[in-house]
Amino acid sequence: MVVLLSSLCAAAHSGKQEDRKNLSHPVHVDNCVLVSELKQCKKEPPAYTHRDYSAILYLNDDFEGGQFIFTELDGKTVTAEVHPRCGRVVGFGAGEENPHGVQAVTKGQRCAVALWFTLDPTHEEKERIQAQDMLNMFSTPINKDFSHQDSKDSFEYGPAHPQADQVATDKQEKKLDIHSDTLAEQSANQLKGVDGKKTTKAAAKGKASSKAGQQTKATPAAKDAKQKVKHIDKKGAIPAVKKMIKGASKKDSNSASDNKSGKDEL
Ligand SMILES: O=C(O)CCC(=O)C(=O)O
Ligand SMILES: [Fe+2]
Repeated sequence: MVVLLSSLCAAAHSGKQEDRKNLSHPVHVDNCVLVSELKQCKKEPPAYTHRDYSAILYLNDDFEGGQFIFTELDGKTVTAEVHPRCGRVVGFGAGEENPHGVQAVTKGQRCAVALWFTLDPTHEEKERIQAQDMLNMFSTPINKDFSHQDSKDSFEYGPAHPQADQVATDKQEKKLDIHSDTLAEQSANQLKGVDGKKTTKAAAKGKASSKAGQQTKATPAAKDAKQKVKHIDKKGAIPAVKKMIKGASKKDSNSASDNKSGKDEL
């Protein structure tokens, strides 16, 4: 199961709040396009149709308003309400059984991390390619060389010992899906042929490694540094990438993406 995530903060709008009836995040469904007038949800693009489960982790509670609500498919009839608390998690199926939204934040700033889980195996490979792209995009010549040489391990919870391979493979199931939308698109394109057909995993891997092979050669200084880099615990690649992503996606997001036009799934 792959995890896709997005962090979001919504601040109170300035001005008179008492009259504010609008939602901080309109009622939507996470994996289909809600047409509330028809009480239907269309599981087709631009929705993130691959999402199977959703979870929201609340990061603070020093704000007013911002209740999380579940509704009927009409998008109006509220069936349940969750008051965000720091550390509280709400989890639910990502489908049409769970239209939901966020009521207006009337004071302060409300922050949460949205997590989506997919059972779609194509995302395993897609996320790996995205991660490699991200490493390539942000890497310095030194760790570029590192990512080239160790491209297989660079974005995995790499085993310290070969016999730990199986354990690592199991751990990969839990790897973070860094689903930056721009990169998601790029990776999707990498996985699809020009005609939109999906390539095989092997083909995708070939593409990824040939891409890695196009990287510039390391300078002698970089090679020297590589010796040091070799001693770095490869797990370090994960926090480093997270940091990079954080920097790269410093956009304030008032609403998380229920479809690809509101792109902010990481
Ligand atoms: O912030 C929340 O409580 C819900 C966010 C949400 O539904 C989403 O990001 O899809
Ligand atoms: Fe949602």
